[in-house]
Amino acid sequence: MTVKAILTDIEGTTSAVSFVFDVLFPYAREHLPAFIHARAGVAEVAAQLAAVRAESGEADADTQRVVAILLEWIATDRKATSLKALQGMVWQQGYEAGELKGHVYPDAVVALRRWKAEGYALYVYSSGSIQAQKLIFGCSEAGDLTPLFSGYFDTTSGAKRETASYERIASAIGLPAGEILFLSDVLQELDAARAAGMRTLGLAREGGVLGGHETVASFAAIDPSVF
Ligand SMILES: CSCCC(=O)C(=O)COP(=O)(O)O
Ligand SMILES: [Mg+2]
Repeated sequence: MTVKAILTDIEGTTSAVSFVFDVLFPYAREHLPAFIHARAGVAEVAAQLAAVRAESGEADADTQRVVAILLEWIATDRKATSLKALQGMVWQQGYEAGELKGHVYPDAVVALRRWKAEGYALYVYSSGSIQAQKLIFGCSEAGDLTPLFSGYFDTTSGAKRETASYERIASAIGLPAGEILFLSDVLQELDAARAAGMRTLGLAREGGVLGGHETVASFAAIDPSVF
């Protein structure tokens, strides 16, 4: 088999866009302000608040202003690494309290388990922080799926629409890019992965085709051995 590893996106690929936009983002919007005001002095939070000030160009923003910037970024779905790190911390509280359960499509659960058993190495690449990725799969409606994965990548490896990010990930996985199959619902991500030499497969849950990439509506239709 040519493909030895499968790298998957989350939102719109393994998991419903509606879970992210209608459950996770509203949860963060509701709980982030109190979380930050209570922990602004804690080192891991303070580091992310400093990163927000740097990225927004508002070096003197007080905590209240930083919270307002973060809420704007949630509203515009900005994939800022600092926002994603803070969201992951807030979501952890929600998962631990039993208020959140990760959504993973049943067809994705079945396929990921089968591919793992067949010997493929499975990896995740999402704009959500690695902590958030481990939570969605670790506290999923199907139970703890984290034993299936060999590694996780987030925007600390680069933005998902940039070719260099996929080159970095292939290097971190330790395989030639051509032996990695990337799954995503976003055309620009598939284009960037292909430009890095990865195999690509589009997921269009509502049907349709993603540009020049082979596209399926369900993980049930994927056979990694044909790539
Ligand atoms: C890891 S679950 C949270 C998803 C998230 O915050 C996000 O921005 C989704 O990005 P993706 O790259 O998975 O489309
Ligand atoms: Mg996606």
